[in-house]
Amino acid sequence: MSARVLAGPPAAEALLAQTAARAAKLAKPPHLTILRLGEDPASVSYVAGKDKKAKETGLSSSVEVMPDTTTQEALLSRIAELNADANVNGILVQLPLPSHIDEEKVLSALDPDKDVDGFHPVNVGRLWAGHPHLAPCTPVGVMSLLSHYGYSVAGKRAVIVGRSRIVGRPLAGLLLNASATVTVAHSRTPNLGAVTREADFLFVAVGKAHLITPDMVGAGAVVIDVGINRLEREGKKARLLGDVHPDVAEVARALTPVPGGVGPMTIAQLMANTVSAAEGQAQLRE
Ligand SMILES: Nc1nc2c(c(=O)[nH]1)N[C@@H](CN(C=O)c1ccc(C(=O)N[C@@H](CCC(=O)O)C(=O)O)cc1)CN2
Repeated sequence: MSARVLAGPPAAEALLAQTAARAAKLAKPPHLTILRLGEDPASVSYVAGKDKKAKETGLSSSVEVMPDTTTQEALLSRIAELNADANVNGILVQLPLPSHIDEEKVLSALDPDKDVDGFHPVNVGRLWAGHPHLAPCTPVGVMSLLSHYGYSVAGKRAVIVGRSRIVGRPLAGLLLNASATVTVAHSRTPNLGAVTREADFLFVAVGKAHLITPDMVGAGAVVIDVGINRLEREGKKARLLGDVHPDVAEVARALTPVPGGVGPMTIAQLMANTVSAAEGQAQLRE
């Protein structure tokens, strides 16, 4: 038997339609400013996708490109200006940043109420206190994808492989808030297969192509593959591989594809977060 395919695009379209309707109720279109440093090809492509999707959803957006030699001081000073600009509702700094920049300092400099990525310590605290306002786009997108396909994690065993700021850690908080029993495994976890086989819901976000093989998955598990690994091929377009081996479809109940699974949810959720930021700011003004 082959697993049900949990495709991202229909779930992303549904979320974008709801988001466009919320945006249309605001006094003016919410504005998102995206800061990109340097020309990393993946970042160029993700930022262009975010800008395009914002406009298609009835939001206003702008992209500011700074050279990869930009000093931390200059970046912080631009963030301070955007924090103070009442016309800007959401600010996003595309990651990764060049190695001379302290990511922690930069993310902590954002106004938490404009931090549409949900990486500021105040937003991390809100999530772990059980009342998130702006939470990271990929894990919130994962939760929306599950709910789009009718899955509830309440009372279920959820195993996350990976403890990154962008996915693993915030996903653990969201799953706990949704009443799952959560285990976070990582590179130092011994006998990973014994841990992952226990999962009713298995989430994998480590950036290692095909790390999870069929013997590591319990029969009937729902498997969410958050990995995007680029396999460069001479003279051809790079092939994208997930962290989960495709043969896992033979044991799992449901599986997200790569590409076309979680990826589109990240961008759709960013639009929803931008609208949430604008709604929150409007409430503060009332
Ligand atoms: N500030 C942030 N930086 C980064 C984030 C983030 O959430 N905030 N996440 C990732 C990259 N990312 C968005 O920025 C992202 C990754 C993947 C996709 C996506 O749609 N993937 C497609 C495949 C696209 C391709 O061909 O490469 C898919 O999986 O189907 C969207 C956004 C790191 N940086």
